[in-house]
Amino acid sequence: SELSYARYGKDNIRLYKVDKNEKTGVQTVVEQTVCTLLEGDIDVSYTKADNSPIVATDTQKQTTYVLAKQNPIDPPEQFAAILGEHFVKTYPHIHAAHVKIIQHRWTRMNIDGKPHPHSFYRDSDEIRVVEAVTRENQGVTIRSKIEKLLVLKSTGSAFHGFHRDEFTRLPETWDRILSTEVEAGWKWKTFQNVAEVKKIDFNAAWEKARNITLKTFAEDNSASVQATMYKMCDLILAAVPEVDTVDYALPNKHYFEIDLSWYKGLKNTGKDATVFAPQSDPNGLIYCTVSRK
Ligand SMILES: O=c1[nH]c(=O)c2nn[nH]c2[nH]1
Repeated sequence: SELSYARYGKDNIRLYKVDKNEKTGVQTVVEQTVCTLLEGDIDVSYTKADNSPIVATDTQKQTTYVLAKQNPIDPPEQFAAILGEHFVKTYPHIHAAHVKIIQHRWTRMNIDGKPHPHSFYRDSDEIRVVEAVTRENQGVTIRSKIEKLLVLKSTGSAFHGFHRDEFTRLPETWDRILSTEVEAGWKWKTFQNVAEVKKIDFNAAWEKARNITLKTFAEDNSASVQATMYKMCDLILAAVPEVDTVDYALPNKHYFEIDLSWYKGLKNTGKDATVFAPQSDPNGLIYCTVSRK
């Protein structure tokens, strides 16, 4: 046998950082879950039980905490690039670092109509995700993501004109519920170093991608999940010039009509449908990646 590929590190490094503005008394919090994985001249630790090249996963965890203290951790794209560059530059035998950061939501409370200086709540399971790969002498590639953003519209969605044959039972519809849990990603141009990364407003880009997703979902008179997600990609590419490609993975979370005509002729189908059965499975699953012409 031979070792064909390896990377290793620490997953689920939980990290919280507070910024305290002494002048205003306003405090701001960020919470992340970090994964660092290293590649390099580490084969003998697998094939010869020689641990000498191993930068212990605990060392990677300690490094993450120290660099979080010494550097901003928001935007997560920048912190991921800082971590990656540290590992590749510090250890001559480490040639690549994969850093994944999940940023959790702490939304500032509004109390009596005013933003509270130091209180927050978890307003949904939605997460912001960053996947960065730093490779020695090749810069850093970064993909930013929105995950677990659950949306539903009660109308403004149709699905008709699709292929029909002897296996097709699905009726055409001009008015349906549309619900999905958004997984959106945007891949940045390759950055040569952290200095280049620091020039990008990643938070603005995330805000634009999230707002475009919600606005397009709400306003598009959707002909299908496919058609609506393509419009989202097109608008994000137009809004963020430094992004090379945009991708979506959208489950179609179905809500089925319930025929109640057995009960005294109760009308609850078609235009009379108001009571539906939300389906946990099976679900449609639609992918796309859109790039610049
Ligand atoms: O938007 C949709 N796209 C599809 O491909 C599909 N298939 N069944 N229902 C569907 N809805």
